Amino acid sequence: MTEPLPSLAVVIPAAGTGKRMLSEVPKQYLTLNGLTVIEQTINKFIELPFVHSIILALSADDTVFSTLSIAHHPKVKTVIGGKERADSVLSGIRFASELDLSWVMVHDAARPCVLERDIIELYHQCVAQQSAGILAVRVKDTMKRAKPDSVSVDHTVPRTDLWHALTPQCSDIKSLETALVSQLQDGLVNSAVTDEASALELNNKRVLLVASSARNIKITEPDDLELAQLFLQSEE
Ligand SMILES: Nc1ccn([C@@H]2O[C@H](COP(=O)(O)OP(=O)(O)OP(=O)(O)O)[C@@H](O)[C@H]2O)c(=O)n1
Ligand SMILES: C[C@](O)(CO)[C@H](O)COP(=O)(O)O
Repeated sequence: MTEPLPSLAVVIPAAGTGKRMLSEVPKQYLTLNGLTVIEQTINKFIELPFVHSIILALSADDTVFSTLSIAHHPKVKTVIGGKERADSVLSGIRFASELDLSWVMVHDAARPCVLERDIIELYHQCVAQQSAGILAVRVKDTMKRAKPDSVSVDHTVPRTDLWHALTPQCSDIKSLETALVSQLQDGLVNSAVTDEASALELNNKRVLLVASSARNIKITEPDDLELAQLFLQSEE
C-alpha cells in the first residue's frame, strides 16, 4: 500500500487587477459558468484529501471575496497580497510556513481549468522524487525571437526541450520561502522572477517538469474567458 501524501498548503495569488483583461472588475471575479473564476479555481483543490489549507493572497481593497460562501470554508484562509505577483506569493508562503506543513503548491487564481488529476500527479512526482516541480506543456509551435522593440523576426528559437510553465508550482516550503526572499532582496522579482520556479532555479534547486493538459490556460485577455468556459463545460 502506498503511503498517503503528506498534507500541503495551497497558495493562490489573487491580488491582481487584471489590466490585460480590459474588464470592469478584476478577472478573478468575472463569472464563469455560474461561479466566479476564483471559486472555480478553489473548487479544483478544496476536496483533495492532501490539501490542508488554501491561502488566498488578496488585494488590500478586495471587498468581494468575503461575500462568497467559499470564503467561510474551514480550509480557506486569506492574506494581503503585494505589488507584484511574487510579493503576493511570498505573503501566502509566510502564512503557510506557520502551519507546520512541509509542502506548498502555488496556483494562479486565473487558472480555473486545471485538472485535478494533473494536480495529483504533480504532487505524487514531487513527493516521490523529493523535488520541486511544475505543471507544464511542451511547446508545439515554431518559436521566434523578435528583434528588440520590433515585430520582425530576429531568429528562430529551437523548440526541443522548450516548455510553457504553468501552475500549480510545487515545492517544499522552506526552499521556496528562502528562494523568494533572496530574489526580493536582490531586487530581481520584478524582472527575472515571474514564477516560483524561476526563484528556485536561481537558487540552484531542481524543478521537475510534469506534463499538464493544455486546457490549463491562464485567463489573461478577453478571448481566454470564452475558451475557459468551453473547457469547464466539457468537464461537466
Ligand atoms: N500583485 C499581484 C499580481 C498578480 N497576482 C495574481 O497572480 C496571478 C497571475 O497574474 P496575472 O495573470 O498577471 O494577473 P494580473 O496581474 O491581475 O493581470 P494583468 O497583468 O493583466 O494586470 C493572478 O491570479 C493574479 O491575481 C497577485 O496575486 N498579485
Ligand atoms: C506563473 C505563471 O502563470 C507561469 O506561466 C506566469 O508566469 C504568470 O505571469 P503573469 O504575467 O503574472 O500572469
